[in-house]
Amino acid sequence: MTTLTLRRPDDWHVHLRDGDDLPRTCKDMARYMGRAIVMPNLTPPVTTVALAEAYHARIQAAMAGLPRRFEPLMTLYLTDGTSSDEIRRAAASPVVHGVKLYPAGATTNSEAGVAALDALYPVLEAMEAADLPLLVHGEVTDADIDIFDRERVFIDRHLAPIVERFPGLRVVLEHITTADSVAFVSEAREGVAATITAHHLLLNRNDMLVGGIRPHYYCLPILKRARHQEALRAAASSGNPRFFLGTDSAPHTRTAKESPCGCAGVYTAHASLELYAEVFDSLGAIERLEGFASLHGPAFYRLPVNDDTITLTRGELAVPPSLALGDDELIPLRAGETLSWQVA
Ligand SMILES: NC(=O)N[C@@H](CC(=O)O)C(=O)O
Ligand SMILES: [Zn+2]
Ligand SMILES: [Zn+2]
Repeated sequence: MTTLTLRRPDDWHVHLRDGDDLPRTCKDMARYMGRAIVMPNLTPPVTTVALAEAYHARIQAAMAGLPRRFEPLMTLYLTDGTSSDEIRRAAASPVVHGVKLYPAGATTNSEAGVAALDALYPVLEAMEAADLPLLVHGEVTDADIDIFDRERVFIDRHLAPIVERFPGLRVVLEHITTADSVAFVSEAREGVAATITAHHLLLNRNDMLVGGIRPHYYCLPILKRARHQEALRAAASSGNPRFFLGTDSAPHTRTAKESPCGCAGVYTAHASLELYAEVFDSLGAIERLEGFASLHGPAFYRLPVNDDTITLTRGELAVPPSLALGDDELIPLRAGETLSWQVA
């Protein structure tokens, strides 16, 4: 197959950042994404509907000069201080589509995240009642839990109890990285889904660590062993509607990544669909890409599918060695290399 036409896709997990970064991130999204679930881990975090609406307006302003727009779907950042009233306001807001749980200290800009999850059960109850999805960075932060086990332990200690206790709460386990998460989501009750990134499908921890350390592959949850990568590839290409596209494209400056204490995040928005196409093609499942990229997400979020299409063609797409980010630069995934699919 040399061309593939599919419904316009959406990105169900992305970091657009703010300020001077928005022109870069919005331009890359607007190339072909219809909508994007926009993560709230700014500094300070997007903890209220008022902050989400203001952020939404800044994104709209950054898109003003672009040839086409995409629709930002906003999220609230859950803290120990989030109130049930704020949840009800969020559910009533046309711009807010979910609430994001970051365990405090789990990832980039998660310091204001949740320290005591049990104490937030009334807030989760309000989300269940208002039918507002919970989006989860699923890793424990306990010092005695190995970083490669943090996702699996989070499921056992926190996610499984929440899913059971709030049977009507829709939950997305974001950017899954393990066979354990694939199994949990596949077998869970209705209303439980997961996003999968392109980089977790393309890479495993050997790619990051063998023959030298590659800071641009460092992200959270961290890349796992090949067995887990295989489970993710199987899930994404299975046609199971519980799994859908979420790039977790997360820009950081080159300086912040290439550092003695480099920060977590991989940038893929410059070529996300082309990267996913490579994976699906290599699995002989390119015809399943449309479900994963364009149909399963809207079904979960109860939104219509996009009403137009895009066409992917086989052909060489050169990725620049670096991209401008504000007055700095970032190194995108596959920088300086050639991809084998492009959007026409
Ligand atoms: N995934 C990452 O490694 N980083 C994300 C945060 C996140 O999604 O956990 C970021 O904001 O940089
Ligand atoms: Zn995360
Ligand atoms: Zn993320």
